[in-house]
Amino acid sequence: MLYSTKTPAAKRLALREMLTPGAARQFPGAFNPLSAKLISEKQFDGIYISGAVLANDLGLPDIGLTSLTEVATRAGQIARMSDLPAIVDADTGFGEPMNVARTIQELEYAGLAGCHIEDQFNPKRCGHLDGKNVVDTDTMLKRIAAAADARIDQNFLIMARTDIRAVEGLESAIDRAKAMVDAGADAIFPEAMKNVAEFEAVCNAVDVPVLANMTEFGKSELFNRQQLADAGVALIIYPVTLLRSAMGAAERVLDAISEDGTQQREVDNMLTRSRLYELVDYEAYNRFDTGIFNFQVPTLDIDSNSANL
Ligand SMILES: C[C@](O)(C(=O)O)[C@H](CC(=O)O)C(=O)O
Ligand SMILES: [Mg+2]
Repeated sequence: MLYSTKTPAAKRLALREMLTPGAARQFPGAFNPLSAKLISEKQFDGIYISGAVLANDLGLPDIGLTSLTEVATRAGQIARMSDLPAIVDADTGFGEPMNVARTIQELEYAGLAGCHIEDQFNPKRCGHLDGKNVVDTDTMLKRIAAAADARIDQNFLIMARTDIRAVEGLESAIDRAKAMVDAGADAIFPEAMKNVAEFEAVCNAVDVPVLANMTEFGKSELFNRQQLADAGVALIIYPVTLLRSAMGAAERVLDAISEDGTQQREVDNMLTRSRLYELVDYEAYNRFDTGIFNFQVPTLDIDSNSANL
């Protein structure tokens, strides 16, 4: 009932322990708290909270328009729904190093297990689009050092993302990854790798966990878990997959209603009422109420003029 009973500290520890090289832990992206429940029920390793999804959910493009407050609030609502550790996309950290420091503490207090901070310029772009740009190494290292210094719980995972691969090539990505680890990054997110060999090269170059972003319609092919495990990847995200699937289904049912005058042809694809109730644990709330309101209604003894209470 209600939320996770596991503390953020326990989730952070669990995250640290699961991220070994080649473990290829799978973190699907939750687009709302309910989908985080579904991910937990399906026994995935953790929850990813995508910046693109949070922006798109507000009807906005993923170009750094969302605020720290919006991201921390929504990510907290998603994270508390699950016993699994949740990692959130903190974009460029929402400003200068001092803002990055505040970002880390806000996300810790929101119950997240970790976040990633990237080296893009503002306004940022999706990592799989052309025309993005990155800040110089020194600026990025200041972001990471500020993040690492600001953290209260040493197990809160600070992952550094570099988008430099698409701008300057793999060698620069590896150099930057190493420098970011030296500056205090606990894990590396090399964005827009072209093939498995590139993931493997990054994994071999650093001795911290490496993430693979398996976003659809992007620059990386959709490698499977085994391929990424063999390359040494510790963590795989599927950031926008559930939002894309849910919105695809929504579009199909809207077309059915307008074309057929009824949603009938799509009903079999829907989550049933009972399955939805099961997901929100309706039964547990009923049991709770029954436990509280289990008294008998008192009878009134009108003749003696005294209530039999
Ligand atoms: C991982 C990512 O940063 C996100 O916000 O989910 C995006 C995903 C996407 O746009 O497909 C990214 O820049 O790769
Ligand atoms: Mg993002």
